Amino acid sequence: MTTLTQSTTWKALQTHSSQLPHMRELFAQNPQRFEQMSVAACGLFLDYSKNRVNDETLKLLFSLAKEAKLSDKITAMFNGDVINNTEQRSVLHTALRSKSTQTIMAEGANIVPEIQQTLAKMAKFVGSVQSGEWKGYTGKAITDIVSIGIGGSFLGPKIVSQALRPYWQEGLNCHFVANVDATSICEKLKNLNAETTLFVMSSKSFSTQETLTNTLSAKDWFLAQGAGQQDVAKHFVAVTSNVTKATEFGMDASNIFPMWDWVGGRYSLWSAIGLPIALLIGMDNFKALLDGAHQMDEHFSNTPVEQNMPVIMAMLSVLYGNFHGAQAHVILTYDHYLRGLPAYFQQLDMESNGKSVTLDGSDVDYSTGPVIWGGEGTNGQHAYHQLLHQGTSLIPADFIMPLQSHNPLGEHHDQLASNCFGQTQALMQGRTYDEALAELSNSSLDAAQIPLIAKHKVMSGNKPSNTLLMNKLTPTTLGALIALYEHKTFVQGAIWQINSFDQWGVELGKQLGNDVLERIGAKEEATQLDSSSNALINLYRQGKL
Ligand SMILES: O=P(O)(O)OC[C@H]1O[C@](O)(CO)[C@@H](O)[C@@H]1O
Repeated sequence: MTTLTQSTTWKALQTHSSQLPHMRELFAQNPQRFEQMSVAACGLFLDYSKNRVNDETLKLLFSLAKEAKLSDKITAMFNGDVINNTEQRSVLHTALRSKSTQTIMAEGANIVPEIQQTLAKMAKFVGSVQSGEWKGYTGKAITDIVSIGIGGSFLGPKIVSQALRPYWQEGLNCHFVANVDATSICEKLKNLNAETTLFVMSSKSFSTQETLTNTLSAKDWFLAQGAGQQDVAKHFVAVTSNVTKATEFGMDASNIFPMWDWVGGRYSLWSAIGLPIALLIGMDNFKALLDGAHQMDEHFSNTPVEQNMPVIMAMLSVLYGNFHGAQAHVILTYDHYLRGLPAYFQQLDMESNGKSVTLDGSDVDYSTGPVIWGGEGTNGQHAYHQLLHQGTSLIPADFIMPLQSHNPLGEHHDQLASNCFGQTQALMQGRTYDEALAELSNSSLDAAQIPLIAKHKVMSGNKPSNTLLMNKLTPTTLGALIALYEHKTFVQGAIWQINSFDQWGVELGKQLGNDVLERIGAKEEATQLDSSSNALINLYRQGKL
């Protein structure tokens, strides 16, 4: 048993959360519920009133946060303490969006000047590509960027670029390649002109198989189009913390944008990993994105837990995961530009908090990170929302919507908003048997059928959701939104006493994948592994069933 599950507050939450009335009743009891359970910060507005909480629940959740010494842990992260204890690293993605006047120490040195230098290098490069001053090998300006990377070195640039589509420079396009499946890169390259294409290779470690293979294939393609080795520097740049490896690989030293060990892959879009974003939206907008995140950093580090947006969201997730048995959390974006955000938050949360041992190596005896999934509304309403409403799993939901659309058109946005709010209402209130019977009483159904159909129309309700609003999706509000979820993830990790910043779980698969690759290429058939793995490798070697 861990001390966490033995604590008085934990036990009080167990008892309390099983005794709380239905949310319908909670709303009926307290007309001020919305005012009391909503908070605004950094251009975002959070309505968390449709959750299974009352004042007592919140009090207990905030006590749990205080007992976890959350405020000390936040300070330690912002101060650059080595909180990633298994990799002996500081965790300083927040420094990437700090003010140039700040002093932030990592490993005994102030890291702000090198962050600023890298931003200046990015600004120069972005300016020259956007203005057309940067020329390809035949003297033409760049029209297409191919961003090659995977994990955080892919999802950050891709999802943020997609979200900020209205801010793209006219005449520039971007394509994202992550998967080692050749189809991905081949399909992208089919429609590109080598003379006007710029490849941005993003890999913090510069050792990720998929990214190295895709970059080599991109280079082969580039040379096969008629370009020479001497032209590579005009068309290939790299972002990495391993400058030595990148140089050895053949990247021109002046085309390498640095990042650092103290930036985790899934927290790296704020570094030069964000270069494809900056190339598309320009440096001013990129800085606005950083500024939005910085505003959220300030809010997170300076606001009491009771009004602290990331803390509130994190503690609600702790409530459902640890006291109501929820094993999943759904992110529903009511904005087409934000359609990729669930995938981004999926890596952020699941790679961070998918852990089973505490910082000191003890096994946890409580649930940690849930399965994060989601999609864009209203599409999901005609698909998986059925399970949210009537399925047997409890899946708390976050609804995210800007109040103003970048594409105001007729009644579209009113319909979108009404669906968004209607869903949260339906999840919360549900429909009782009597209500279903009453609805059916005037229908043309056979009277004998009505009780059965009414039973199928019952929705238990009491399904929790948060609604997150912003005026408009801008670089600043997007920066704040992403930082909100980063900090939410951090708080959950702090409660669970896990290391949210390593990812050892992905290593074994990589290691065994390399071993299998050797066996695929070996002279003899595979015989040394388990019967399934041997047979699959040998089938693959035969190339047919
Ligand atoms: O940027 P890199 O070093 O190529 O790593 C890519 C991704 O791989 C991971 O390390 C997991 O395999 C992620 O954390 C990271 O975002």
